[in-house]
Amino acid sequence: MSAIVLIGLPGAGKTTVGRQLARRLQLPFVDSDQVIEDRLGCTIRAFFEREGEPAFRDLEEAVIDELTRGPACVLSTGGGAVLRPANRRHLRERGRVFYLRAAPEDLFRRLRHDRTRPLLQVADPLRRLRELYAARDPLYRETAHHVVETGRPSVTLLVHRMLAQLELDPSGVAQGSSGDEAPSGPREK
Ligand SMILES: Nc1ncnc2c1ncn2[C@@H]1O[C@H](COP(=O)(O)OP(=O)(O)OP(=O)(O)O)[C@@H](O)[C@H]1O
Ligand SMILES: O=C(O)C1=C[C@@H](O)[C@@H](O)[C@H](O)C1
Ligand SMILES: [Mg+2]
Repeated sequence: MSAIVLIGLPGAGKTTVGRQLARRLQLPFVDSDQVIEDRLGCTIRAFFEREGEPAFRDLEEAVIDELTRGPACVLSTGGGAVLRPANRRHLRERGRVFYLRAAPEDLFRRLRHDRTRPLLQVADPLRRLRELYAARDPLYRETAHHVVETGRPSVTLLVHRMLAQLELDPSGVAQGSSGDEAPSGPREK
């Protein structure tokens, strides 16, 4: 297994949960958004405004391809990483993918004072989150091996649950059906 991958909408907890999971597994934590910002030398938000979303998605696809071939790590991905079919394929085939699911209302509560998420700098961010959820939830489920409900549990409890899933099936790919197994989307393996 190379990467334990976290996917989900902005605010789902990919960075927060990912850091703690990596500490527990003694693996490096890698955030694809951070890698992109380091390479750009500016924020994703600034790059979005200057170059537009397609240019950002190209860069993101190249970075995800590279990171999923690299050494084992916990990999937190950008909220829109699943939009590209190549990313969905690479993440699912090369990693163990956890979808951190949260309702748009929970995400809104977590992010309402945050000005760093470019897609949420709109007049009605809750509406935007609902649209993003409707469009992306099927793609996250298609990509994930496990769906983790993040609404109520603390970050520590979520990490415990994910560690338990990894212990149940320590191989690279989830098998069979266990409690929070993702419903079957296309399984390319
Ligand atoms: N399970 C949780 N319960 C309550 N708050 C949480 C939970 N997970 C994350 N948070 C809080 O929500 C906010 C967003 O979390 P985080 O930055 O980890 O999300 P993200 O998925 O990495 O978002 P992005 O895709 O924008 O990078 C943070 O303030 C974090 O502390
Ligand atoms: O949801 C999205 O499309 C994005 C989420 C962030 O993590 C960044 O990757 C970027 O701001 C785009
Ligand atoms: Mg993050």
